[in-house]
This record gives sequence, structure tokens and C-alpha cells, in this order.
Amino acid sequence: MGDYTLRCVAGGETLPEQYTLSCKEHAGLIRTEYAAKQLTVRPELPGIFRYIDWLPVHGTLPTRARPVTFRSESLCRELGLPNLWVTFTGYYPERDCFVATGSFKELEALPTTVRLAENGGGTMVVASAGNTGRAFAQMAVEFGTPVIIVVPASSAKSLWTVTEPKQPDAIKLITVRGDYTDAIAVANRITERPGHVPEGGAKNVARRDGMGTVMLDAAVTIGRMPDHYFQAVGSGTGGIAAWEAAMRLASDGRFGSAVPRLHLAQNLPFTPMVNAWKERRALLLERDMPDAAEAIAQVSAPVLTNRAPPYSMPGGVFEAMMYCGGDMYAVSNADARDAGRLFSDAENGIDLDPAAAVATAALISAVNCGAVDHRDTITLNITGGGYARVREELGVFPVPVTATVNADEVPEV
Ligand SMILES: Cc1ncc(COP(=O)(O)O)c(C=O)c1O
Repeated sequence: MGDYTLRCVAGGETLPEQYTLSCKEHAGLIRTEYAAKQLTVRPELPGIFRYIDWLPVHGTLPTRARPVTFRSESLCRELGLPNLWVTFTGYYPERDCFVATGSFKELEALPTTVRLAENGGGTMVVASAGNTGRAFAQMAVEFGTPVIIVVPASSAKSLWTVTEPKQPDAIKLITVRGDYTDAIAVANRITERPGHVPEGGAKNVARRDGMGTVMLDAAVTIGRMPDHYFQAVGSGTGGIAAWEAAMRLASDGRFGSAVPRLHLAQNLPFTPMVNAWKERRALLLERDMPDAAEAIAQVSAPVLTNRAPPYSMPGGVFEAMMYCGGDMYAVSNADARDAGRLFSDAENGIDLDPAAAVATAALISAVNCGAVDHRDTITLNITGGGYARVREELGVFPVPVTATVNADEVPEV
């Protein structure tokens, strides 16, 4: 279970596993290759670990968090899509979804926490726009794993846990006067200190394969890979993860051989990957994200505002899009809000993360412009939702701020 090797995408060589994030010889991503060529689902294991065959871990953690795929009859009817499936990662007890921090970032945090513990341990340093940090904060309070979380000051309110901290020192929360990309820069400087390990973002195979369980859950539940996959992206890591999981499913042989087309959405007016995708592989600062600070301040889904996504690099978003086909969508706040309302009306009043509302709006736009046929099998990745229910039913404990710094500072932690 979980036996794997690491391989450099660009150079093809195998790499030792020491919580390895990159190849010293080549730029780009590294990837896992699993001993199990066919997926055995293990429902006896907790939560996401039912997919341990294709996660880079040997052990598990006690959790109920996992993606859950279901058919929303009401949404199918509303959109005229009889073969629409929702893969939901959030808190929605009526649908058996128990992700307490409400987003698919818990799918990254769980295997990453195990992978680090199995490969040397250390204090994890995580840069986040909010949701990733909250997921790792929850890991820290549940399992005592030390973490330093670095977020833009405007995201501090997103940092809470549903378990009262017993070891308050396990979490250090640094807020940065700047945006998400500034938070990444501060986090990188903290990891230069001994004993501090960068979580790795898109480079972390545990993060990607954890996110890839969305595609696994969809294929296993539907009985085949979908024709289309919809997700809102900031870094695009979820899109890369969907592609990688689809390639594994194609080799498995039981879920079809055609990988799903990727439909990835960003939130207007900050849409760098949408802009680049129309023209080229390179992501250009001046062309694709002019007036970035102003644009970032206007989006309704701040988690989608990464200024340095792994778009052009070997194994990155551009290659995923070229391999799978599909399209990118620029979604306005108003369209996202309407789509979020539509979902909420269809599904017991469940509130969506603004990012998941962006993905839903992209699906509606694809239907309207004929990019999907109404009979196609579609997976809509609802990457977060049910926050109101979490607050009502579980209660939340805000994570206190340890220090606030400027983007060019290194905090004392
Ligand atoms: C709820 C939610 N949806 C979507 C995304 C985008 O994920 P990515 O671009 O890393 O795949 C994020 C990122 O933080 C998120 O929190």
C-alpha cells in the first residue's frame, strides 16, 4: 500500500524520497509512480486514505475527510445536464461530507502531514491564501504537528480550527502586509532556517496526489472517467493533479482510456493563466497580470490569486491543458455569486466557497457556449463549502496571530 518511487518529469531519472520536492538537475515537477498499477479502494481506511494505493504515504491518520461524489438531481435538472456529478470536499453531513475546515485543502494537508512524518519530520512552513493554512492548522491541533503558517494580513480571518488547541505553541501564524505571493516569499525565507521544511506547494507530490483523489473518487463512483472536469484555479495545482490521476486511471484500464477535458476557471479581473492560455506557454507579468495588486483586491475568491502559478514549467498547468484539451474561463464576481446561489438552492442551502462558485459559473458558461454537450459526463469539483454549517454545528476557534511583517522581512519565530 502506498509503495512508490519519485521521478523527475523533465529528466526521467528516479529520485530518493527525503520529502523531496524537486530534481537538482532539471526544472519542473517531480511525480510519483505507484507500485499498484490498478487502484484498490480501501473503505476500511479512514477518509481520504481509502485511496492509499495512490498516495505517497504508508500510514494513515484518523479522519473522516475525503471527497464525495454525488448526483445533484436538482442541479442536473436546472442545468439540463443529466450526467453531471458533483465531487464535493467540504462540510455537508446529508451527503456524508465531513471536511471540518470546509475545503479540499484538507486533502492536501492529510497526506502531506503523514509524508513529512515518514521522511524526517520537522516544522512545516506553509504559505497560504487562507484555506491551506486553515487545513494545516487543523492538522496541528488534532495531531500535534508543528506548523508555521504565513498568510496575507487580509486572510487572517480565514484561520480557525474546529478543535480547541491543546498545544497552542504547535501553530505559529504570521501575517504579511501584502498578497498571497508576498506570503510565499516570506515563507521561503523562513524555511532557510534549520529544522524548517517547506510544504512545497505544487512541487509536493503529497499535495497533488491528495488533490488527485477528487478525480479518483469521481471515476470510482461514476464507474468511468468523466468527459469533462471543472475546477477554479489559482495555482492550477488541482488541474495538474486531476491530469496525473486521470493518466493513472487510464493505465489502470477499468475507467476508460480518454482523460477528461480540463475546464479551469479564474476570477475576474485577476486571470493570468486564462490570458496566457489564449496565446502561449510563457506567463508574462506585464501582459497577463497588469495592475495585479488592484485586480487582486477586486476578486470575490482571493484563494485564486497566485501571481506565480506553476503554469509554464515541465509537468505544469500548460502541459496538463495541452494533454487533456479543454479550456480556461474568466468568471465575474456577479456570475460566481449567481452560480453559488443556484447551487445553494439546489443543495439544502449549502454555502459555497467563492472559488467553488467560480467553478460552477464556468460550468454554466461552458453549457451556454456549447463547450460541453448536454449528454456528456461531467465532474464539477466543488472545492469548498458548508462553512455556515461548520460554524453552527462544530464551532470555530480563531488562530491567534503570532507576528505581522512586511513582505521583505523575516519574522522571529
Ligand atoms: C476552495 C479553493 N478552490 C480552489 C482553489 C484553487 O486551487 P489550485 O489552483 O491550487 O488548484 C483553492 C486554493 O486555495 C481553494 O482554496
